[in-house]
Amino acid sequence: MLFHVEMQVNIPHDFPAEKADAIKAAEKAYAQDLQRQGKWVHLWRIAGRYANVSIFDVESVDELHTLLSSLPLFPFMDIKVTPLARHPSAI
Ligand SMILES: O=C(O)C[C@H]1C=CC(=O)O1
Repeated sequence: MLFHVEMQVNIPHDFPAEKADAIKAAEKAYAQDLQRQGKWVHLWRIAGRYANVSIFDVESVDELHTLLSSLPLFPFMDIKVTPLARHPSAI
């Protein structure tokens, strides 16, 4: 199952920089592991925002929720999920 996921990151300005850097490093390792597994198939920065557009390929909505809620940055994210169906004109 394919999902379009938009993640907006909102780290409070008064959050300690060292803690933020550690969370971002953990997030990068987690994201790259999921990409190597083929579950996080696209990851694009939205220009001008601390946000991304991603495509996930997972077995179920429950699996997607587990992956997203395990993101180290999850407590600082607003996430919008859109399920994708095959377009009839796609080749
Ligand atoms: O930077 C982001 O968009 C947030 C998050 C998603 C992957 C990653 O490494 O960080």
